[in-house]
This record gives sequence, structure tokens and C-alpha cells, in this order.
Amino acid sequence: MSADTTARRIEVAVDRPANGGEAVGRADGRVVFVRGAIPGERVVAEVTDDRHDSYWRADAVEILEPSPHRVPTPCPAAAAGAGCCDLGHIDPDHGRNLKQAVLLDVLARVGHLDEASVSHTELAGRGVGRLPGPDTGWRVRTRLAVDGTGRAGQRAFRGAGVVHEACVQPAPGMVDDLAARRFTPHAELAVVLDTDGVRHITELAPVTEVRRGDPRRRAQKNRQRRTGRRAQTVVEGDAAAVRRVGGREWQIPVTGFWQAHRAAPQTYADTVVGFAREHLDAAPRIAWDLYGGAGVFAGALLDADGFGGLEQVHVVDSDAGALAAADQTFAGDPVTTHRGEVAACLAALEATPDIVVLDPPRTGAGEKVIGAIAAAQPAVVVHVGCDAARFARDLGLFARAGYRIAGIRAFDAFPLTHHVEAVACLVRGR
Ligand SMILES: C[S@@+](CC[C@H](N)C(=O)[O-])C[C@H]1O[C@@H](n2cnc3c(N)ncnc32)[C@H](O)[C@@H]1O
Repeated sequence: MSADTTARRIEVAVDRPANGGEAVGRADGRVVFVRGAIPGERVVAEVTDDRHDSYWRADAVEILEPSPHRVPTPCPAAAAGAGCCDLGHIDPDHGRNLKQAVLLDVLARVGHLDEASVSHTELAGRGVGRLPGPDTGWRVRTRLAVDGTGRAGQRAFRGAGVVHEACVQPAPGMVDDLAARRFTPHAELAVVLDTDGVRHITELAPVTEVRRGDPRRRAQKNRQRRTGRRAQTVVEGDAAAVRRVGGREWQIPVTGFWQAHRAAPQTYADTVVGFAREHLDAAPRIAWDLYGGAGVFAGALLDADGFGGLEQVHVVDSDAGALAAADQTFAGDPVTTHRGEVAACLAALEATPDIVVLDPPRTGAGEKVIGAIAAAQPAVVVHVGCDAARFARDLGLFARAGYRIAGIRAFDAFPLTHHVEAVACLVRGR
């Protein structure tokens, strides 16, 4: 922010939700993204970023006309400045309505998909569905920051600080007692609760954080540093955690990827199989599970009733730990794992899969990967997306590559936050 705008306050009426959880309004001829506001409200907001001519960012500091959907946040950590429950001030049912609006908006604006291509979907008709269980206590995998005195807590919003008030996302018993313990100063903790309810904690060695410069760039650089290779020490439980989905069991590294919501893996697996059943003309013979991690969707397809004829499933992922878990779980099954970037591995996969499932990270799959999938001509593609805008962009790419949207289901897999998970089924032919 430039020096002359420090603590500049503006009055804004906000009328629609943005993909990042902010509410959007206009002031002085500019679009303003207001964090902490709800569409329909009039607020006083403090400008936090005025570097762009066409839009500003701001934080709501006073609510002049509150929305009927405004509630006191249930999350003490978010109230104290943590970045965890950024929609805690919105009634969760209304939060789901806003997530539906965001998804439909980006499908039109970013995916360039007309209304007729999505109006028949569950997303358009019924909205964003709840996952089983309450809106708090759903998280079974989390990362905590450790401050200079060795106390663990939630990372502050866009900052290097640590907030010690409790967040309401972690499952009961998962982190409650950690406030009293001390860890290596400035380390990070990977904490998981496995399927048997056993807790595992691995400490990741401190990284040198960038502490100067633009706050958004600084936060991005620090995120990159934290996701790089770091020394790990098991401080409780084991280095791997048992996870079960359907009749399968995996040993997943505590620092590796697993869906954060307790009910997510089974729900997504059921959705993938449901779409496959509904839209494949015949039982699949060959399947690809791209960005497949340890192969949860590969397992679901292999074990689905009526899919016994599946001759080969290829699981592609860049993470060696996830694929080692897959190799152990699928010993004796017709599963081949491929380690590397999806874009680079696709050429080596068997041609003409009947079904391709892809579950990319927040950056999405992009043009090259989607072009290669379309060139392999699977009858059905199931695309799982955790970032609304990238999901919309990717669906638009599939549409222009000759795939029709047969269904979209969206799940509130991250209650009290702006994040949302969507699963689309794409069918070859217009
Ligand atoms: C959202 S997770 C999905 C994992 C799995 N489908 C599941 O539900 O457990 C995304 C996965 O993509 C992998 N990944 C990220 N970028 C990748 C890339 N460019 N090529 C291959 N795998 C990648 C990550 O290691 C991670 O396992």
C-alpha cells in the first residue's frame, strides 16, 4: 500500500461474493473487494491494497447496515486474526449459497460457459451440498505454525505471526492439548487424526521467512518456502497414518496430501463412481487417475459393483510418498503408478482410456493437460476441483475440446471458509 493511503477508510455497499471470500462493491469508480463483509451490507472499510487502477482491496472495520446472515464467528482464532475461518461471520447455510453463486459466476465469466451448459446440473438446481457432520470439528489434517517461544497455533492472516486462540475446524481432541506443549521455535507441525482416531504429529524444520516487502508477495514466497523440502521429525505417533475409504486401507505420510474433511474421500469417491455409472455406456476397461495421490479414486473404480472388468488403472502423481502408499495398497491389483508431472507422463500412458479422473491442486490442470486428455478421447472425464476459478477455466477448456458437461456436484468441504470443492462429469461429444 502506498504511504499516503495508510488507514484510508471508505464507505462501500457490497452486492456480490468474490471467489476469495470477499464481498464486492464499488467506491470512487473502482471495484473494491472487501474482506469481512457480506453481500447486501453497507460497511466502512479500510483500504489494504490500492496499487491497481481498476480495483482495491479493503477490510471491513464497521458494519453500517448488517446482513441478516451475519453471525458472531464461532472461531476464536479467526476473531483474533488467524487466516482459518474467513467466513465465520456468515451463517453457514448462507455461506453455501454464496459459494454456489461464486461457482456459477466463474463458470460463466472464466469458463465462458453459457447458462444452458450448466443449468441442468445439481450445482445450479440444488446448490452446494453439505458433507456429513457438523460445520465445525470436520478437519482431520492440519498444519500449525510454531512461534519463537515454541508455542503452536494458527498462522495469522497473510502474516508471519502465530495466533494461539483455538480454531473450530480441527476434529475434537486433535489439537486441544498442544497449547500446553513446546516445539522447536519457528518449526511447523503436520497434525493428523487417522481413521482409527490416533493422532500423529511430525515437526517440519523452520524455514527462513521473508519478513519485508509487499504483504501478498511475502505471503506467497513464504508459502513456497514452506512447501519445499524440509527436515522432518516425528514427535508423536508414526510417520504414516492409516486411512480407509470403502474397503481399502492406505498408509499415508503424515506430511503428505489427504483430504482435510473427514467425510470428503468417501463422498468424492462415491461421486466419481456415480458419474461413471450414469454416463459410461459400458463398464470401463482402462482408467486414468491423474493427480491421483495414493489412488483413492483408482480404488473406488476397481471396487465398484459391475466394474470387475477393469483391466488397468494408471495413477499419476508427483509425490513419491503418495505413490509408495498406492503401490502397497494395490499390490496384486491391475494398477500402475507413474511418478512425475501429469503433463509429462500422459504420453506414456495407454491410449484410449474409457474414463479419466483428474483431481489437480488449486492451480488446476490447464491447457496442455486438458488437450492431452481430450486427444486420448476418453468417453467420460470426471474433474475434481478445489479452486472455483481454475475449475471453471478447466471446464471451459474441456467444452472447447469437444466435451459436454453432464453434471456438476459441489460440496462444502471446508465449512466456515470460502473454499469449495466441485466435481464435474464431462462426456465426449456435444
Ligand atoms: C488435490 S490432491 C488429490 C489427490 C488424490 N486425488 C486424493 O483425493 O487423495 C492433488 C495431487 O496432485 C499432486 N500434484 C500436484 N501437482 C502435480 C503435477 N503437476 N503433476 C502430478 N501430480 C501433481 C499432488 O501431489 C497431490 O497428490
